[in-house]
Order: sequence, then structure tokens, then C-alpha cells
Amino acid sequence: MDPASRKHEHPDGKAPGPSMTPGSDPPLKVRRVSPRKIAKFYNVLAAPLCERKGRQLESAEPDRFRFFPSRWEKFSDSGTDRIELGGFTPFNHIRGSHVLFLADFHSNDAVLSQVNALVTLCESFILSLTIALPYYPHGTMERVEREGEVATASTVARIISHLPSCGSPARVMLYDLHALQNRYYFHGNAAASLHSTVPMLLSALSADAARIPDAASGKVSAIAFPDDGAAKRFGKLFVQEGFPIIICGKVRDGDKRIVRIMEGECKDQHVLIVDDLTRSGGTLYQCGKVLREFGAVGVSAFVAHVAMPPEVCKKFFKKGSHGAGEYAIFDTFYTTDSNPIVADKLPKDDVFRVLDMVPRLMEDLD
Ligand SMILES: O=P(O)(O)OC[C@H]1O[C@@H](O)[C@H](O)[C@@H]1O
Repeated sequence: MDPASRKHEHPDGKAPGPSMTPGSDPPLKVRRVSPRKIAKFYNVLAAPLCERKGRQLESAEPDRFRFFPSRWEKFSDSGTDRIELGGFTPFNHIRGSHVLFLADFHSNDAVLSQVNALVTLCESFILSLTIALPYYPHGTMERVEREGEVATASTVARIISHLPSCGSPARVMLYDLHALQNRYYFHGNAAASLHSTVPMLLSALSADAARIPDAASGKVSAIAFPDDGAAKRFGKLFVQEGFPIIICGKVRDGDKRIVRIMEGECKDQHVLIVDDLTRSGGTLYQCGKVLREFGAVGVSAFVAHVAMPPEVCKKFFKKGSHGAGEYAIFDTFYTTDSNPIVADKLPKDDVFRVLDMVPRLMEDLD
């Protein structure tokens, strides 16, 4: 290249544009913005069951996350909380910083302990607070059908909304919230941001697809939704990926769920049933059974949040210490560790495949 023209080379190595012809005036300086988002630095604190995630964040990106382990204890006489935040690192390092709190609201006791901690955090002169609450159980369990029933999702959201202000509203990150309108329970000093675990599933499926040849050997070839609500909510994400869709209809008869196929063809397909959560496992099981009866060569399941008690988890076991459980019709049961109290105890060598929330959180955080 002619050395005279080299000094006019575009900083990106591209050919000079019309205003950069050799010999012309140098172009006006234009501030170039990197297409990569500029990530914040977070000091991370976590509820006891989320400490592992805190450590994972720090070891994955130490320039972006610093984890402060805390002591979560109780006074032996009263049973009330004895908490020391960042018990091993000088806590005043947190002042003036962005704070990420990894929350887990699996019980009333867990909520109250974490609210105690959050109040202290908000009063520690921090710059901003982000609460990652992947699974919001109160927003799931609540069905207020009669006057006098108590809407606990509203109460918990109100408590979070009234945390002391740290300048801007606390961002509450919720994943695949069961009743979307619950996001509006957060107000004042808190604002909800809604996210989905489905991209985690799609990555797992495409990794599997690369090594599994066909539907008969377990490659997911169609997606089923147990009801219209799930289809409306998640359907588009799978249509975009080219999956054929099957929509089922569910009616509840007391504790029983009766499922029928309303739309779509499952014959010779390996069908993955997608739903937001499971508790009794009845919806997934009934749906899987119908799909098998109508000719599916395989059935797998995905729920964003696994909220089953241990005795229900066992029903899905393919092996288990006492053999297969009564719901052992699934090839793979994909879920996430959004609800660590259940997910962390699932056996790793049976039907369950637990997807790690941490990479998703890193993606969704500013
Ligand atoms: O059948 P189980 O597992 O008890 O309940 C899970 C179902 O109940 C619904 O609210 C969920 O969206 C899901 O479809």
C-alpha cells in the first residue's frame, strides 16, 4: 500500500469513505460507540441457597462481579435472624456501588430474612439495587377466588416496593412469571423486569440436536403446550425455531387433570411439552400420556420452575432406588435451577436435566 494513503486508513481497517480520500481534510471526529453493551460492575450478595450462583458469577467474570459471602444464622434463644452481610469482606466496600442480590423466596422465613438483609443493603449508600428472583413462588401459588382469601403475591411485592429508596427503584428480575399481571404489584421503590428461561432451553436443544440423529433416538422434533395459555405465551419462540406445535387442552377435575390434543400432529415425533412450572406433576404426566397414546415416539418435558415436593419428583424417576416411578414416561425432563430448594436436590443421573441460570442472568443483567 502507498504509504501516503496508509495514514488515511479507516480505524476499522475498512476502505476509506468518500470524505477520506487521500489529500482531503481529515474527517470530523465521530464518537464511535461499541456495539457490545457496557456492563456494570456489581457487588453480589446472595440468599443462602444462591451463594453457589454468587461464586459462579465471580469466577465467570471477575471484572464484572465481586461476591460478598454472608453469614445467615439465627439467635438460638429467639430464633430471630442473626445476619452479617459480607461477613468475610469489609462491608463498607459496598458503598457507592451497584449491588446485585440473588434472592430465593421459597418460604416465609426465607423471605423475612432476606427482607431484613435488603433493608440494610438499601441503607448502605449503594448506587443501585438489582434483585434477581428467578422464581417468584407467591406469584404462582395464589388463586384468590373468594372474598377473604389473601393475595400473598401482592403483600410480598408491597414489602419489596417499600424497601428504603437507594435513589432509583430496585430492579426485580423475574423469570417466566406465572401470572404476568403480578409484575404490576411492584411499584414505588421497586420495578419488575420480566425475562424468560426459554433461551436456555433452546440452547440445550440445539446442543442436543447436534449429537442426536432423529426423533426416534430422542431428538426433539415438535413442541406441545398443555393448554392454550402456555401456547400463547411460549409458542412464538418455538415457531421461530421451526418446530411444529401441538396444543392440548386441560380441564381440572378436583386433583385430576384431563388433557386432550386440540391442535397439531404428534405421530412419529419426539415431543417436548413446555410449561412454566410443575407442582403435582399431573399436567405434564397427563399430557405426556395422551401424546404417547397418539403415536409420539418419545416425550420429554420442560418447565421453567420445578416446584414439586420430593415425593412428586420421585414419580418421574426412570431408575430411582425403588425402580421407575409412576410418571416415568419421559425421556428427558429439562428444568432450571430457578428454585434451588427443589432443583439442587434432583438426581443428576436420572431423567432430570437441570439448566444453570447463571449464564442467562449474566446475559440479562445490564
Ligand atoms: O399439574 P401441576 O403440576 O400441579 O400444575 C402445573 C400447572 O398448573 C398451572 O397453573 C401451571 O401453569 C401448570 O400448567
